[in-house]
Amino acid sequence: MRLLSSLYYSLRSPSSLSPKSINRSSLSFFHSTSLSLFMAPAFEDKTGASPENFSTDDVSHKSKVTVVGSGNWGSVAAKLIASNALKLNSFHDEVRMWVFEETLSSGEKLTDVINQTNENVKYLPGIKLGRNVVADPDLENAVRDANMLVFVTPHQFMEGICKSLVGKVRGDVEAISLIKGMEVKKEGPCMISTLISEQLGINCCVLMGANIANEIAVEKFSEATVGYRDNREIAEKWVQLFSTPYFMVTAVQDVEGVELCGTLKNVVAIAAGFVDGLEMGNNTKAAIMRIGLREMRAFSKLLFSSVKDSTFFESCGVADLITTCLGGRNRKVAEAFAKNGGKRSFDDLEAEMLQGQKLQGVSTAREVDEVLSHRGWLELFPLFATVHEICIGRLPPSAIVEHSERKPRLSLVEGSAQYY
Ligand SMILES: NC(=O)c1ccc[n+]([C@@H]2O[C@H](COP(=O)([O-])OP(=O)(O)OC[C@H]3O[C@@H](n4cnc5c(N)ncnc54)[C@H](O)[C@@H]3O)[C@@H](O)[C@H]2O)c1
Ligand SMILES: O=P(O)(O)OC[C@H](O)CO
Repeated sequence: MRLLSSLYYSLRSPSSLSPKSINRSSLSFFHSTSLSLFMAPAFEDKTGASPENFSTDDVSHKSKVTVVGSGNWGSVAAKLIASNALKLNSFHDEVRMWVFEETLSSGEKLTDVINQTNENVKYLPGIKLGRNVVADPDLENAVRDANMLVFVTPHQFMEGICKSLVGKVRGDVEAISLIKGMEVKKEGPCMISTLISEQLGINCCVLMGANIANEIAVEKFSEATVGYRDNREIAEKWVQLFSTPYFMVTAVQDVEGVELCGTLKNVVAIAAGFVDGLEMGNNTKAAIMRIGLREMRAFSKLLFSSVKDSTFFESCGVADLITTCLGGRNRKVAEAFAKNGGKRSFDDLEAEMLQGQKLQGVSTAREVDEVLSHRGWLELFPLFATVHEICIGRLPPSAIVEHSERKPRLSLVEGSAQYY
């Protein structure tokens, strides 16, 4: 990990690059589109702060963070944030985490168990979250004092959560969404960060990346990308809040690009799972990933011409696609679906295999398909369309290869779709 960290610094930090060893064009390659914002927490370490003595007094000037969500990734996000909140002066020690309350098989409430054991025994067993994490089942209470809100729930619950938060959050609150997914409304597709911004009237950045939560929970090295619209200072603050030596965060000015990467890779992961279930091999899986990446970029650029190509080379792009297609939950459940010849539904398999955790890829495939049908783009996106058809049982899993490459290829010239 130390090697990776120094490599990261040498790539990201202009001061560590010798002018003799690197030319101007390669420098601009690293710095033209992405902003290196990793900040060593040592700059503003709290003296004497530790889980044993974290305080809640004299904090009026400090940012107070609430994590809305406490699933697998939500719990890891709370752990990352809690460790930095204890170290950094500009943050209040306590990190509140809203828990969608449930009763465990032991008869205890999940929130009580988290607060007693400091572990989310259902969604992240075996990992201490940090004693400054306070689980709270009351959504309104959890967000009341926060001026930094981290949204991290399965995307299908966000519309209801936003509705119940209208008028309940502080006027000066900043938000970030870690949620990979989108909604489709009558007016068209709506990214989750837009839903949050529009319903609550607040600014919302995004954080996406190659981030399998269980690996970050045990502090294995990974990277992430913050997407921001126009306020670089806020992006810096989010980067600071999440960055640790094992979690390297970079910010890019491309909210839609970052969020669409995180959202669409889940559809490709379902396709990769079908390939695995049918034992088609690595070359086929690589082909599906390449076609999927091409469709991700084309779809993103058709929806938002501002989306940058460079975003697809950040952690949120190709890196997330790779990790998801190798080790994610969408891949795993889609593999089981294909092994069963499509005879057991995704809902069944999800409930059995994930025990409360939620897949995003199947519903995202449906949402993407709605957009494609509505806009007359189905022919342009054979892989996305085929994944949806297989998920709903209209095509067999084997169609993933037969159908994904049978139609005209799509190329993008200056943001518009063209055949080649
Ligand atoms: N788990 C990962 O490795 C990972 C990594 C990066 C991003 N993400 C993304 O983060 C988001 C959240 O994923 P996660 O892994 O934290 O969650 P998860 O899959 O573990 O989902 C379970 C969560 O949903 C909650 N829930 C169930 N019913 C609910 C309801 N009706 N209303 C509100 N909440 C309800 C549960 O209490 C639990 O907290 C998703 O968009 C996912 O794609 C996940
Ligand atoms: O387990 P998945 O398929 O939901 O993917 C998890 C993360 O999004 C990987 O970055």
